Amino acid sequence: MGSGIEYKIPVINFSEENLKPASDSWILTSKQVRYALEEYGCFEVTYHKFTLQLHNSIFGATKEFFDLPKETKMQKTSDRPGAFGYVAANPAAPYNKSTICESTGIDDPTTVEGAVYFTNIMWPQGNDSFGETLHSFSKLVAELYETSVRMVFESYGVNDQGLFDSFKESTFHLFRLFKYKALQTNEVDVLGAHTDCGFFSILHQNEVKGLQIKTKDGQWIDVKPSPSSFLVLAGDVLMAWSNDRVHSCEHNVIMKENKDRYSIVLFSFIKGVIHVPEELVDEEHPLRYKPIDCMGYEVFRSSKESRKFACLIKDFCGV
Ligand SMILES: O=C(O)CCC(=O)C(=O)O
Ligand SMILES: [Fe+2]
Repeated sequence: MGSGIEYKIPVINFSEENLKPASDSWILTSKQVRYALEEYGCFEVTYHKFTLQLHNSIFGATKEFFDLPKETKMQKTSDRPGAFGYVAANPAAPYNKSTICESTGIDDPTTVEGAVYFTNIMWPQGNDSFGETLHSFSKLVAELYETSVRMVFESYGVNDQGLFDSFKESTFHLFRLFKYKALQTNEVDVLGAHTDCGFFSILHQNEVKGLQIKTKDGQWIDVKPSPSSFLVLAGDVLMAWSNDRVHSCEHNVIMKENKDRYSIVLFSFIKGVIHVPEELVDEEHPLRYKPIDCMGYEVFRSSKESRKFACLIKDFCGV
């Protein structure tokens, strides 16, 4: 049932002007980021460096990958917990999520080595245009990530450069490419409502609808795909780091359209242990989390069978 409130995910513009550090527009944009995260657990962001050409070429590359034979795609394996390897769709399964969704992890294509490594597994004879597109796109998304983190730190008055630098250095990224095959029947709940583990996930999608997010008062709203914007979602680690000021964003994919949906998601991981900054603890906000072992949390969550769980960060490191 609707609450009568019309929800619209805030759209924030990371323009050249707004990204000038310490300028008034930087401070204002940081406040918008904080407000959006506290109210929605997410925001939509446009970035002046992101072009329609790069949008088209990254989805061209994504399609090129998924069009490879299954045996080739299965070469991408991983022994890490979480979703780092290739997961095939299973057309023989009863018509449900595993019938229509396939995906692959790509470890840190923000580095040339990461992009080349993945490309060479898929195309041993080489595929420069795939590798270059993947690298340029992921570098740009990683910039969005870093800027969003800096804005969150500053908007909460956490200005210790050392803390920010060590946070940055211990972060690594996993990209995941998804293909949701066009529907042949009624709608399918593909992923199950869930939150993501990390600090932020950043998502870009093609024109096919399906992604939904849950608002604070429990309503599910559709995210309208846009070729020029990304969705930045707060994950469980941000919720803990912020001492519950930000709530991780519950989301899901419900396929309704008879068209293939593609999405690309940057997941962020932090090596080691992070703490709720002292600036975020006061009488009104007593400390709610012990030190957060982020990779330990990833393992903890992966050990749970279903993705349809409530946020588990409080079970893992709540005070
Ligand atoms: O494909 C999407 O748009 C969302 C994927 C997702 O939420 C996830 O894998 O955690
Ligand atoms: Fe997710």
